[in-house]
Amino acid sequence: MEAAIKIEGLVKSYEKFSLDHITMEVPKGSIVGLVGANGAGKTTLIKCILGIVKKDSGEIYVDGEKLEDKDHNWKNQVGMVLAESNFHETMNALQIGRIMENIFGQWDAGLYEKYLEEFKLEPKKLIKDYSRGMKMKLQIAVALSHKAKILIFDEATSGLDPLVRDDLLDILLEYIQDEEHTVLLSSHIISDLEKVSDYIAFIQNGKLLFVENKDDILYRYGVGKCSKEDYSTLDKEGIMRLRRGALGYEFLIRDRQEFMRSYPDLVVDAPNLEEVLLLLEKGEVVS
Ligand SMILES: Nc1ncnc2c1ncn2[C@@H]1O[C@H](COP(=O)(O)OP(=O)(O)OP(=O)(O)O)[C@@H](O)[C@H]1O
Repeated sequence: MEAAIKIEGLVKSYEKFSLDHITMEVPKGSIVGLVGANGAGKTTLIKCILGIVKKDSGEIYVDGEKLEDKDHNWKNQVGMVLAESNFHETMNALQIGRIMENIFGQWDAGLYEKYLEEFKLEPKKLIKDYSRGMKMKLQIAVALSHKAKILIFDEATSGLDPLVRDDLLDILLEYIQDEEHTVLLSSHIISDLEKVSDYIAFIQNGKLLFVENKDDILYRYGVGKCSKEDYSTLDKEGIMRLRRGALGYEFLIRDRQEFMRSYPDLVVDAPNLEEVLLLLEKGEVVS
């Protein structure tokens, strides 16, 4: 599978934090959801990919070409939404649109207008009078209006109301229908990522735990529940994480089908993505 973004052994260290040898690919034509707790390193990774933050070592390829070798306006191919908006507070959306028209050769003014309307953004209202969600929507409208080949959204859905979030997810799903388009999206709203992602990349303390096909994750893992006594009799090889509760034990199972064959009388649920990630993040490591 061709990679829109390829990362090899990426290291970026701050005084108290390191992105630790991240190696992963974002396949062309897919949506990759980036997850991890606060401070795990998602924004740092995204900023390294965008060249906003300078990496210490490792390689990043976008569209098959090393970041260092790209011509200076390569980012025109990328629609980006970052947590902090950089728009001039004393401008309005119409003026922003005119500036973007000069920056992006492929700017689509009609599409931008359509998104302003869809996102209910008043074109003449000053940015300083926008709410946080409105500023986010403006960034998204810009990112979607210059025919970018890759969208990189950092926490873009978090300030949005559920209806707009849902619309945005539909827009992203439509965007990748053309198999040349790719999306890398970080979010704490796991249900959003579950809805749209083809792959999930999970970062913990600067390390990449896995990049896996979302359907495989949902099909393969299981969550078992039983008493402390019953748990003590189980073979721990197939169990990845454990949470001990007052009412019993809950554990993440590596292969749900196999486990159910071995223990047909135990309660084993098919978890959603959030349950899997929570157990991976907060459970005791078993095997
Ligand atoms: N410029 C910087 N100088 C020093 N430390 C930094 C800098 N930028 C980020 N960090 C540290 O790097 C770590 C990772 O931060 P990052 O913003 O990448 O995490 P994140 O996964 O995006 O978190 P969140 O979900 O809270 O947005 C944090 O411990 C943060 O304090």
